[in-house]
Amino acid sequence: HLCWVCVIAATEYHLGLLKAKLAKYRAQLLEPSKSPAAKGEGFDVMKSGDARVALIGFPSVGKSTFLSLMTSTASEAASYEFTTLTCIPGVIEYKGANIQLLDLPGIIEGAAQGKGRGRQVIAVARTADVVIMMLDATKGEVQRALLEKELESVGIRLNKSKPNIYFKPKKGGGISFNSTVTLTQCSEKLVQLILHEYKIFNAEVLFREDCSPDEFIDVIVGNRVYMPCLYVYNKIDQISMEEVDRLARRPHSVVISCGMKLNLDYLLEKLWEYLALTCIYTKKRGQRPDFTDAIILRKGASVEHVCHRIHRSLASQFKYALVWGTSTKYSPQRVGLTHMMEHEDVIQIVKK
Ligand SMILES: Nc1nc2c(ncn2[C@@H]2O[C@H](COP(=O)(O)OP(=O)(O)OP(=O)(O)O)[C@@H](O)[C@H]2O)c(=O)[nH]1
Ligand SMILES: [K+]
Ligand SMILES: [Mg+2]
Repeated sequence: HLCWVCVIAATEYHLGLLKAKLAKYRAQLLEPSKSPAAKGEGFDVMKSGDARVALIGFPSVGKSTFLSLMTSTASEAASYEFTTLTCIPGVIEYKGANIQLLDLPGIIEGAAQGKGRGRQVIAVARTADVVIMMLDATKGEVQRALLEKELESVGIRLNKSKPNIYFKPKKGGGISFNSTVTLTQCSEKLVQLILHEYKIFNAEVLFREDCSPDEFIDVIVGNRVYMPCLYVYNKIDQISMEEVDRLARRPHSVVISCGMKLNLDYLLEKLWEYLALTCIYTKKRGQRPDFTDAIILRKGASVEHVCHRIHRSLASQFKYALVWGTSTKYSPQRVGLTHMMEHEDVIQIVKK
């Protein structure tokens, strides 16, 4: 007779394998197409400023209207779909930072497979620090789910952190599997089957988190991007108060009206929070720190990054730095070029 544990386990393995196959198929979508027309995918807009934000959304949700409102760049807006056909960069100046905002063509279902300018738009999205997914508040929830699916299918993970799994392919020795937590979604057998599907027969695997098979596959495949995303519901001037209330309470969501300039300040605050930039203050010997002019860096910046920002040749003349703040155990602490800076640290650089 059939044992239920076996039936469930069999289903689990079957699904896990199926997913591994699917992920492999989807990985091919990410490979650059060989046709010359697809060359230069991603609209070739130079990265500039301290951070990059991409506006992703269906046609006519108000992306261009938003760019024109928030930056000094004008992007044509109109009531017909696909008004914007290319990537239009603008700059938001906020708290001393220059944030590059990219207006993009609208995308629709099938974008990842190349519908419209979908592939190019998604290629730009991958290079952003934060995605603003702009939604038409009058259109219901379908658009959000469809776009999430499109981005998901090309390896973009929204508001998720990298699965805490140590994975290292080896030359020999088979598969060594360990976990530091109780696993409810994966087992050693399933992990092995998935690895075999990828023709990996020797590897070290350590789960430090109760991850799903999909998350494990993400780790094996490797080219995923984990990106913060703000869902921005525009045109709230067209919906009921109850509806506004409901949308505003959704996770990672902000409601606005470009038409009536409503809640844009709050959106900027949220965007700043999602960008999570690191502000560093400099200090000269014997003087107080200059809190009026921060150096703005991405997360994970080192003392060397700070040096480069101050002067191109500073790193080569660098002797040591004194740092006050949360990145050090003592304040001040003497550190080298590789020391990792944290938000609101103060630094004094001593030259040779
Ligand atoms: N009622 C209302 N209409 C808005 C609002 N924001 C934008 N619109 C209108 O929505 C239409 C589309 O705006 P666009 O800025 O062109 O939209 P888009 O997302 O850039 O569109 P595509 O470039 O075609 O993808 C225009 O007619 C805008 O005037 C808003 O807050 N409320
Ligand atoms: K439009
Ligand atoms: Mg537009």
